[in-house]
Amino acid sequence: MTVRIGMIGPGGMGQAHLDRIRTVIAGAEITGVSDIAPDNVRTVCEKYGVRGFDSSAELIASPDVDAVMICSYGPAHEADVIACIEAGKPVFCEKPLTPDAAGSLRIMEAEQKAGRRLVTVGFMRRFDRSYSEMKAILDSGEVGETLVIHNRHRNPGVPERYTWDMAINDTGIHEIDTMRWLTGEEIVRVRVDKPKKTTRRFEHLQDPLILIMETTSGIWMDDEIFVNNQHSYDIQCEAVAELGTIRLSDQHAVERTGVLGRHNVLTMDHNQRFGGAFVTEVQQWISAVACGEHTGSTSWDGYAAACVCDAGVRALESDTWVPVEMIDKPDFYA
Ligand SMILES: NC(=O)c1ccc[n+]([C@@H]2O[C@H](COP(=O)([O-])OP(=O)(O)OC[C@H]3O[C@@H](n4cnc5c(N)ncnc54)[C@H](O)[C@@H]3O)[C@@H](O)[C@H]2O)c1
Ligand SMILES: O[C@H]1[C@H](O)[C@@H](O)[C@H](O)[C@@H](O)[C@H]1O
Repeated sequence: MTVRIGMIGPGGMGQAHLDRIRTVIAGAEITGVSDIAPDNVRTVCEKYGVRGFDSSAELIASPDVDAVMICSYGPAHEADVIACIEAGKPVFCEKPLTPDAAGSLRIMEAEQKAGRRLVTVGFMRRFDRSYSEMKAILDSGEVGETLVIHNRHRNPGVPERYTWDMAINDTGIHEIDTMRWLTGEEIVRVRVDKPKKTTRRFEHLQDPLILIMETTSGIWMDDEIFVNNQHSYDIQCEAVAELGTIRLSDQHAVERTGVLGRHNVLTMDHNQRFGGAFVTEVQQWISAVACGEHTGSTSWDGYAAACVCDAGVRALESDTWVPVEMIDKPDFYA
């Protein structure tokens, strides 16, 4: 079966997914797109030779769309995810599922009412080879208990529409999800430390900031989030365990030696750094949809990450630890 995809919000991320579906992903085709910006719909339809829908409602209802990918801004996700659930169509939603926990809770309620898992959240780092190897080593027990994890999440820059809370609920959410997945534990409290700010930022941003998180068993984790470093998309992770330290290695396998010395090339964005992970993530989702199955991160994962984000945003406005408030996990997501 070829899965016919409708995409909502084909901007930077969406078009990168469209390119993957067109070139390397098997078993899917793009039926059409919709976007709040009509100019973008025209441009994308011309570029990809697909149909343009006037609204997300029209796209979701179309009999020519089997499954939906949502790549619009975080605050716009909830309404369209719920519409997909109500239409009984599998939906892949880019992170964050919703920027706050209340929205994700409403999604979980709608999904449980529908009686089957329809939502997959785009937490692509779970599909990255180096993170997966790290997880396999930690899970094997060879290095004993994990005690501390250090993270670095650096971007060359962000657009002006990037609001102050996005450092947590759009950027830090990657580490929040990855840390839950890597440790198999929930995050119970968070704090935000606020170092000296770079001058090369929009005035409304605390940049960089350090998000500190603690898990149920007491694993202590930090995340330096610096979204205007001016040079590269630089993702680092180091887990300190009782009998060893496991660290993501350099991003590029190739090292170049020349008159300027020995160096490797840094990645500039998420597509370069996590290109392989995106392909695996989307391919697994398409293959599962074709068999009527669910795969990948669930609405619960989106919700749990959003609960930590809510606490993180509150911590950003204060100077203290903020507890993470979360409902018990429904059996539906066990
Ligand atoms: N996994 C990753 O590493 C990663 C990387 C980049 C972006 N993202 C996520 O992808 C999503 C899109 O980010 P982007 O960088 O592509 O942004 P973008 O601005 O390039 O594209 C977003 C598109 O959505 C459209 N849009 C906005 N609101 C809409 C609405 N209500 N209905 C329909 N269309 C709407 C915009 O017009 C735009 O075309 C975000 O959720 C972001 O967090 C994930
Ligand atoms: O939406 C993007 C995306 O998730 C990137 O992977 C992250 O590095 C950026 O900080 C974020 O704004």
